[in-house]
Amino acid sequence: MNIAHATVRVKAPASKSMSHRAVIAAALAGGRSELTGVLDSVDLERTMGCLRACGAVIERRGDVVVVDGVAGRPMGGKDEPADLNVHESGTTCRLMTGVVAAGDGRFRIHGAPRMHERPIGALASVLEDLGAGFAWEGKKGYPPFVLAASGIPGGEVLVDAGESSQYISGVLLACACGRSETIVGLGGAKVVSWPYVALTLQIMDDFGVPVRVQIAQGDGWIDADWRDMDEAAPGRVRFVVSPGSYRAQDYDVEGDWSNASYFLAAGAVGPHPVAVSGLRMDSLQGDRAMLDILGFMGARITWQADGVLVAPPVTGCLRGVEVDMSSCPDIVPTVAVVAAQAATRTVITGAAHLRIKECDRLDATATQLRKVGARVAVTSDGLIIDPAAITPGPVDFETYGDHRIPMSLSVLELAGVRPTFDNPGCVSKSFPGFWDEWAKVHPRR
Ligand SMILES: O=C(O)C1=C[C@@H](OP(=O)(O)O)[C@@H](O)[C@H](O)C1
Ligand SMILES: C=C(OP(=O)(O)O)C(=O)O
Repeated sequence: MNIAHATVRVKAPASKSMSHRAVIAAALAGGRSELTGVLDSVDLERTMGCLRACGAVIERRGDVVVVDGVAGRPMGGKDEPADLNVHESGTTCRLMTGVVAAGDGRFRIHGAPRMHERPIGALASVLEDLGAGFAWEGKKGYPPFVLAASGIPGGEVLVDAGESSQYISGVLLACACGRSETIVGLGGAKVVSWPYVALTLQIMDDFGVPVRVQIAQGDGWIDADWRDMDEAAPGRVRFVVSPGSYRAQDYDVEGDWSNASYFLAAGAVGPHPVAVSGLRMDSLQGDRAMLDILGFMGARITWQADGVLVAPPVTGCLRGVEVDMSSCPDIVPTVAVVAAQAATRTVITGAAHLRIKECDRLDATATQLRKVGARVAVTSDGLIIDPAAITPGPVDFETYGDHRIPMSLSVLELAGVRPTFDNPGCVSKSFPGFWDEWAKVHPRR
């Protein structure tokens, strides 16, 4: 095969996580920031809408998002709370809950029905320790709720991030606007999705409010470089957040490794190699792990001047992999779909937190994959996928309204499956242009 001729070329969309963080940091700054490369998707619209409800002025002018910030003081309502509709975006919900706790007044946070089933109690209890008041409208510990804030005094708190790293991110973003130093320790039994905390630390550093990260040594703590940390254990890591001012500036958002995963996967299963541009090789995004996982499975990976090229194994045969995906939950469905086409068993662990995403992604992925003959077992914290022949031909898939389900299942088209989805538009949560881009990999006939 002549790789140069057969290669499909696509560009990764902007990073959802970094886009959320960049608009939040710019909105917390005093003065004007001009942001380029910000993802244009439903979730980002929600974050911008919530920030506007707190007093920031945000305008999209072509490719630039112009933000005039609130100088560290999100403004709530006095009688009527400011209305923050987070829709289906967990990142918006958890990060904005932290952010408004640094503000003044009352804020009502609510979303789509599924968002009201995604917990936030562990974050709320930390913010209560920092002076915020929560009035739960439905189930305690879940949106919708009204938060009453009068700024963050500083102090010492413990965050349990066993179900979501977004709790840590929300607290860190807020504490930089506090009146004095806050020491944020890690409680609970484990920390999931750690690399997303690194993305928060990166944005805070980039916007002039660096956080000191310390690790336990003997009876004390020593400074550590969070860029070198792959994970964090409760009791062993803490954050020292000094009061500061987010700096208004121009900023360019990097590409998205999570949404690149479908194209990287397509390159691995073949027949065409796929080149994805617009990604940072040195990115701190945990979903960069997709490359390592595909590499273990036998795919050929080459960095080129303008991106990364993934080609199927020389043998044409992918092997299964045993992988703890606690740090990269969003690519579990993608890995599962590739694994269903591998010649040996795949065991995915560390992914219990997939049950509280836009849907229960462990059950959803297994149920949909079984429709094409895949052998998938759901475990307490992951999936086991055994080799089986994929049945080609037409299949009706359910999306559960969850963008990652149809995007990952599309990779089955390369095995001859002809899918239809009940709600293909749900990709607009993070990747409105997905179907056009996907047509370059697998043109609709
Ligand atoms: O902070 C973020 O940008 C995100 C953190 C992750 O969530 P959890 O920390 O809840 O696993 C991830 O799944 C989500 O898509 C984005
Ligand atoms: C889980 C996701 O996002 P969020 O938590 O922001 O809803 C996701 O994009 O896969």
